[in-house]
Amino acid sequence: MSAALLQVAALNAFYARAHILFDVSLKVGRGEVVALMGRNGAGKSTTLKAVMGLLEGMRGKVSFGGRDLTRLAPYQRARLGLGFVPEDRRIFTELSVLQNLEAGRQPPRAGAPVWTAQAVFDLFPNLGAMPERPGGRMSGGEQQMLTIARTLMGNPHLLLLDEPSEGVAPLIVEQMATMIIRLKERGMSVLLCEQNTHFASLVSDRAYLLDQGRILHHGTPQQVQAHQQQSGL
Ligand SMILES: Nc1ncnc2c1ncn2[C@@H]1O[C@H](COP(=O)(O)OP(=O)(O)OP(=O)(O)O)[C@@H](O)[C@H]1O
Repeated sequence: MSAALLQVAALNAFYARAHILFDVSLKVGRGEVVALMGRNGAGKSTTLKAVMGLLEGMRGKVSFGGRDLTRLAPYQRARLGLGFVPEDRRIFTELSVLQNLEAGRQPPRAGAPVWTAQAVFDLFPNLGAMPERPGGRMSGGEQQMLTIARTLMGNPHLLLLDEPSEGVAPLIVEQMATMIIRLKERGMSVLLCEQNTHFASLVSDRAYLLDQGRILHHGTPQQVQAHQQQSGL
């Protein structure tokens, strides 16, 4: 594997007094696409939130590009080049597609792909066909694409993608898969949560299987899927 861009070691996370993640350790190499797999409630979204620093009272260590993030606030992690796309689509419904993209623009980062509106339109032709459309008048799948596109405009080193295939039409799921493969071709590193095992095996290099807040297995997406089926998860 290439040098680790993100390294998570013995992460424990809590919601109030509920202990949710237990000693989660994982890595994402530069240019790698890594999937977090596991059923509903396994702790996939919580892992991404913990990496972003969005939870109180975590234990463990998160390093990014060799830098310890443990004490940094979410906005500081974002400035270092972590781009988080949460499960709920957070677009500005009153603003057009282009204005939404402009709202996400940040200066280029050394070593990370540089994104312009045109480059994201090449990646998401649907968005390119409706630059003036207000966000509130787009389909759920288009809004999902716009959320990802806006995060790319921040020129992140690593994209944290929560369930890109969830709740969108099959055609859009296919486009999402193509988009992730093209992101990888551009050198992006991606950590995504995915319950859709077919989707995960299409797009990712490696996968981790989470269950009840613990990593049960890791390997190629196919190995993880086989383990998942054998253990009935
Ligand atoms: N805000 C919250 N407060 C309390 N418990 C929560 C909260 N969010 C999630 N949980 C609990 O934490 C556990 C892990 O949830 P998480 O959302 O990380 O799972 P997931 O694998 O991403 O599944 P899903 O696809 O359903 O989001 C679940 O038991 C869930 O009920």
